[in-house]
Amino acid sequence: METPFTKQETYIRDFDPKEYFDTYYAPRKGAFVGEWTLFVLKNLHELFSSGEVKGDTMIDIGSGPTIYHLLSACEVFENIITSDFLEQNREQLKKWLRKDPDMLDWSKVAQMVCDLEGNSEKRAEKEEKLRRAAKRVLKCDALKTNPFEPLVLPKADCLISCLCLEVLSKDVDNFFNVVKNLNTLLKPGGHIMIMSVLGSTFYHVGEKKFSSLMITKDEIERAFTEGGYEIVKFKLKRREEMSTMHIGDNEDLYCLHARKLGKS
Ligand SMILES: C[S@@+](CC[C@H](N)C(=O)[O-])C[C@H]1O[C@@H](n2cnc3c(N)ncnc32)[C@H](O)[C@@H]1O
Repeated sequence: METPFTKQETYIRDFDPKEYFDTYYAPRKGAFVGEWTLFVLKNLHELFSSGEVKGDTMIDIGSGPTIYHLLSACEVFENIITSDFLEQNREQLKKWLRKDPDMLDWSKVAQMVCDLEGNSEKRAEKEEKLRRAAKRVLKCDALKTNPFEPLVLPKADCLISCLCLEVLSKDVDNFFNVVKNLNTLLKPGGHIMIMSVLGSTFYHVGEKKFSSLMITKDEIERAFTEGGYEIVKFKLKRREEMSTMHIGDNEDLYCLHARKLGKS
């Protein structure tokens, strides 16, 4: 049966950050601990160690309560802005930043990133480096023309967003608009990395079910070319981990790297 579009009121009421972590990222039992996490970390390690992306500021859109995808970026950016629509997610991020006893434990993922970087002994330093870089946790609504309204942020060198655009877009037109909204946050020539899934209609957070937009690779590429970007790379990976289909029904994983048109 089709999952009805999940409204913002439902997110506010039903999205529990700890349940989300337990469902997807908790060591050994999270549905994303293997394939998804490795896909994201390897792609981001490749990009951020290449020297291709430079600057001071990176914004993460729809961070949720997570930081796994920022651990490579903090080697490049001294100023990382995390953001989410939900206060409960922003609060959980702040707990990690101030090392609250109730914070989520990202140490296993931090270790994986250090291993990729050939710095296996430096896990604690890596976490501290990200804490120093992640200076702000902001409210964001990517459906708004200015997602950070009423704030007007200085334009960023890079944007990143994981597993977010498909869950907040009600339809393909909406997805196109969101991609345009994000463009306004970037400097000309700035980079955007979108990592997410295709062929997904729902995902679970504990017992609660949330909708996801079915969108094709062609439609995503069109959203970016029509939204004022040049596509640098679109990487697709077939899903191999099938035992967790009842938690989320996506088919493929993708990683899109694009640049805002115009001279940097
Ligand atoms: C599936 S979670 C992804 C979280 C995290 N980025 C990750 O990779 O695990 C989707 C996130 O999008 C956020 N979200 C939903 N609607 C949003 C909106 N309109 N603007 C910004 N974020 C939104 C949710 O609060 C949630 O944290």
